[in-house]
Amino acid sequence: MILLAPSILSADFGNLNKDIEMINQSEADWFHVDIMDGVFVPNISFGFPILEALNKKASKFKDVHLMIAHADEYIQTFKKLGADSLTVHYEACLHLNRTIQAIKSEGLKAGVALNPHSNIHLLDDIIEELDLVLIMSVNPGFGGQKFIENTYKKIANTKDLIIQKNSSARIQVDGGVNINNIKKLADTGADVLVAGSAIFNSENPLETIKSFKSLAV
Ligand SMILES: O=C(CO)[C@@H](O)[C@H](O)COP(=O)(O)O
Ligand SMILES: [Co+2]
Repeated sequence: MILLAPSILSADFGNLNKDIEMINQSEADWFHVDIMDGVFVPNISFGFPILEALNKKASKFKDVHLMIAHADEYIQTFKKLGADSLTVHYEACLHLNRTIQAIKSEGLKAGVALNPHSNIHLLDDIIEELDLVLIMSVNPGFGGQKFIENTYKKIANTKDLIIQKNSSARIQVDGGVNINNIKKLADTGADVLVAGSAIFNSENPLETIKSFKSLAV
């Protein structure tokens, strides 16, 4: 089954409970939560108070995408605030194996994200440890950007690597996912699709989620 994870980065923060409730009621599978620190990426999104508010209302799996430096320092806090999985960036972690072990030792699912320029074979020696490989299909930092076409090739290469290494990691694609590319992404081998602006900027987010789910099977 292909999972759909709406990114709350594009939600209405003046009316967050309404958007959380919409996702709770929808056919979406996960909440995707983008944490940006203004250091690793040139943008600051939101921090712990928003996560705390989300945790009170959200009834689905919370998939936290960390676009931050020094992720290790915050693992326990993210767990306390209800994160179910933590995904760190390859490019932001000097001691990636240690970081992944620390996430797993808290009982959380662990993922690694790769920027568009980073080759999947950077994960050769860690993919067996991972629950998730997040392929960025835009440069991280902002919602609403254009999908990078090279992503299809990268998904296929990731799939090959997962099979070769006998890894159980899921392949997640994040950035620029929309009604025009969601089927091809699913057909190419993506297991989890993140979508922010395509859902929240649509006229009827509930219906958009429904059609995304029916296209990505
Ligand atoms: O991690 C990120 C951006 O860095 C994403 O999760 C975005 O939030 C996706 O937004 P859209 O490209 O779907 O609008
Ligand atoms: Co993200």
